[in-house]
Amino acid sequence: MDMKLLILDRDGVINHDSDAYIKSLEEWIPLPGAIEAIARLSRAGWTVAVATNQSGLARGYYDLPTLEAMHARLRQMVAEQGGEVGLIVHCPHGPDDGCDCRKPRPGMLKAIAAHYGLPLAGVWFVGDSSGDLEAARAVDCQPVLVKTGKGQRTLAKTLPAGTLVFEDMAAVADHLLS
Ligand SMILES: O=P(O)(O)OC[C@@H](O)[C@H]1O[C@@H](OP(=O)(O)O)[C@@H](O)[C@@H](O)[C@@H]1O
Ligand SMILES: [Mg+2]
Ligand SMILES: [Zn+2]
Repeated sequence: MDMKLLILDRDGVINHDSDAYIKSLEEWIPLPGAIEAIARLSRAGWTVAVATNQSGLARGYYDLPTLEAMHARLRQMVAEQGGEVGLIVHCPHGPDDGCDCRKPRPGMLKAIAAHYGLPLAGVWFVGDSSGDLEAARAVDCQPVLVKTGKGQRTLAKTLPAGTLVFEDMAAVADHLLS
């Protein structure tokens, strides 16, 4: 049976986002229901991976140890609910660095699929920004928009064809587990 892979954006999907970036562990605050949703999916056999832009590193707003502390906290909170988080991939670059990993480029999605040896076609990628949805489209993933974080702003724009829209991560989990 094919492994069930779900890929999530981080800021605005798992935790609150800020236009001032999430610059410290104290600023990294899970969104209501998000940790529970990830744990529920994981316990049901889903592999939950994360693909996140972190240009704040290139901008000097925070350093790698701080970023890793946020991801350790995420793993700890999901583990406390009996679940686990899979591979977390981040793009450390700035918008002008021309990398392949910064969304809307799909490099992180490709890296996650390669890590698990799985095809990307149809894999759900849940995000709150247009770049997330465009990255999904670029590699034939299923673009999924949640209304948390920047999701409401994104909803006001034209969405890629076939984008699915949910209130939040809890609603995504409810759908996938129904
Ligand atoms: O949503 P993910 O990919 O997990 O992370 C988004 C963050 O890296 C930051 O991305 C920035 O965009 P620029 O990188 O400055 O274009 C801004 O949108 C910030 O508000 C946001 O916190
Ligand atoms: Mg986001
Ligand atoms: Zn990059």
